[in-house]
Amino acid sequence: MSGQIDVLLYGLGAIGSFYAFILTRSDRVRLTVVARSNYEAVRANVSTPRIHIYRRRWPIDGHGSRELRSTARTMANRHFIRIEALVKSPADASPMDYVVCAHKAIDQDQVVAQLAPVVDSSRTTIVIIQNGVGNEEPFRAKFPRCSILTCVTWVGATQTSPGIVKHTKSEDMQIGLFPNASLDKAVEQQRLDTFTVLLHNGRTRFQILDDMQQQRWEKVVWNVAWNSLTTLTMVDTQTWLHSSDDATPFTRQLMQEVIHIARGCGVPLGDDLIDQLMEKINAMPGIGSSMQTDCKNGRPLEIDVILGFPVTKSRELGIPAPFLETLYVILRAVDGRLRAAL
Ligand SMILES: NC(=O)C1=CN([C@@H]2O[C@H](COP(=O)(O)OP(=O)(O)OC[C@H]3O[C@@H](n4cnc5c(N)ncnc54)[C@H](OP(=O)(O)O)[C@@H]3O)[C@@H](O)[C@H]2O)C=CC1
Ligand SMILES: CC(C)(CO)C(=O)C(=O)O
Repeated sequence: MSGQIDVLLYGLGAIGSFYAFILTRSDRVRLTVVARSNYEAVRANVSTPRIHIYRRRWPIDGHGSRELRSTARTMANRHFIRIEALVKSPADASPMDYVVCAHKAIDQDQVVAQLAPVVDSSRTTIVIIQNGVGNEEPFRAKFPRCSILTCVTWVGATQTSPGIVKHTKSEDMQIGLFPNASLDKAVEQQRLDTFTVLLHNGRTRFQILDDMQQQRWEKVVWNVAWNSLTTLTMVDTQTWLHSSDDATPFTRQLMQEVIHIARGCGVPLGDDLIDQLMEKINAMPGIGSSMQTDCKNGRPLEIDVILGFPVTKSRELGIPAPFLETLYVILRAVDGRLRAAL
């Protein structure tokens, strides 16, 4: 693939906009975006549809914790994303080389079906940038002849108003294949290589991994804890951890349950991950989470891929997970309330 690369960005929220910005730093990328609630705001940005992105620089290790320092600094980091075509639905676009999915992993089966018009099995690679585990399965079921690149991102970002995205904390991504046994390995590798060249040209921090399931489960241990607890308490991570002497042991036990389930699924997470994740969170100021943001904004929660898939596996495998089950059941009620109010 030496010429133009057609990329569709599906899910033009905080993370989608961030990676749209990274990808369009390569001249070869011809970017089509599907916008829903922010369609008018993106279109209204003068003659060229564009999104503003306020980007935080993370020069050290990608896991820093400083907030934006000043308005002046923020303005200096203001960028626009070059968009070739803005559409309301995949039905308004043609097949792409890459379909980058950064939408919320909610009702994933129905969403995946909507992508059919932009997928040509002989050419299209799907790139999933979402939290959770089991996210790839509906894509593989619907598009069995496509390559899938699966990604974990540690970028913290929020769409503060339609078409305005703030990159608030950290910058790092792990990416790798979700291997497709029915495809030639060399073809899959070349699709991965082409995409990672775009990330490299976009000057973002990332690592290519052979076993992304290890990484996805590690991140889900983090998200099960912090996304659930910050959503149910509506406090930040440090406020939670200092709320009582029981908060830290509770969180560690919760993480331990998810680690046991991962191991049951053949993903060899070590118990030392708990110390690593506790160290990482304690090196940061108190943070919220994308799930807390969704809850505050009255949007459905990503409970299926963050808690539901691990709970299903724990039941199938007979691995006890009482803390996880409790949070899952309560969050389903919260999610039900949010959905009922839509
Ligand atoms: N924000 C963060 O800091 C981080 C987020 N993540 C993960 O990245 C992914 C994207 O999150 P984020 O960018 O924060 O989310 P946002 O809420 O900012 O954006 C989500 C985007 O997806 C669209 N969308 C939501 N539901 C659907 C659906 N059912 N079908 C099609 N499009 C949909 C939204 O459109 P509309 O506005 O019209 O609803 C919006 O454009 C999630 O999996 C999240 O967990 C991972 C790390 C950090
Ligand atoms: C930004 C980060 C890493 C914070 O936990 C996240 O994954 C989320 O909010 O979902």
